[in-house]
Amino acid sequence: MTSCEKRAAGIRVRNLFFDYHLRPCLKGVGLDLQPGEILGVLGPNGSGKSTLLKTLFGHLKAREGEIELAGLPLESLTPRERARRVAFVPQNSGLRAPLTVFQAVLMGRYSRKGSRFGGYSGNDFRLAEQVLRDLSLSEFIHRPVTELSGGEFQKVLLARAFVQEAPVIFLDEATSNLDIHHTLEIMATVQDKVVREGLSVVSVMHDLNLAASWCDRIAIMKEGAVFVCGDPREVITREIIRQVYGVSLVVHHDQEGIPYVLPRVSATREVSCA
Ligand SMILES: Nc1ncnc2c1ncn2[C@@H]1O[C@H](COP(=O)(O)OP(=O)(O)OP(=O)(O)O)[C@@H](O)[C@H]1O
Repeated sequence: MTSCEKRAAGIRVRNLFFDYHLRPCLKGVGLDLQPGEILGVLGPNGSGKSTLLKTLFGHLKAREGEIELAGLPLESLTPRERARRVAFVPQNSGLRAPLTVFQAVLMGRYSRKGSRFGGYSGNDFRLAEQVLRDLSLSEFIHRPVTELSGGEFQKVLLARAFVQEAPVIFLDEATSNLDIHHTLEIMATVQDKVVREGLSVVSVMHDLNLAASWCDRIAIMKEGAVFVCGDPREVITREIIRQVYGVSLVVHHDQEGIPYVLPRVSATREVSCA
């Protein structure tokens, strides 16, 4: 059992296995997540991070294992019940229909509508406007989503997740298309919501430094399993990075003890020569 499996939580995952066409991809993953916590999921390309999120969300069906969202088994929830509990910001969304930004964001309120066939309420409209303001997207409100840059579109997907008002949010590389200003803006907005509203966030990401400064805990995956999970100070170490990524990096610490790495191109050669 890793330190990500110790607590009862908003999400509880045990012994999760998933195969693509009989090829094992997730091999016994276990995780817990508390309300008010940001869990970073890191690991090399192809280690199973996106597959894990898709399985936790129910897009993919696990071969074996248990997934509980807010104390209820995932398989017992209807799509509408699930959407009230968890919002998913995917890496690549198929949402390229000719909708305006406002219409796309409003779609996040679908699971909250009084009736499936009824219209949106005044509260739905107000909330969508508020979230667009919070994410500095008001100027795009009438623009078709098909005419947005990659980064602008990624912020719209995040806005859609926020208006869903789900207590759990999954982010799959949600800031990968954003410049450093917008990346930090998004992270601060998410962190603020986590603290004020007690959300649980699982965020797949690659940047070790951003993860170390933003996440309460980090799970590093390797070959379909959680290799290590814990406080960023315990997890971002030279030895773990070498074992998981096969590069030799020096790990520094800032005044608060938060680790950071300075990538060097020669780092791969140092490991293969070692
Ligand atoms: N639809 C699919 N069919 C078959 N194999 C797949 C499929 N999607 C992913 N895989 C394989 O499963 C493994 C895990 O993929 P996954 O996308 O979960 O990795 P990841 O850790 O998110 O990678 P990255 O960091 O590159 O986004 C990879 O070997 C990948 O090739």
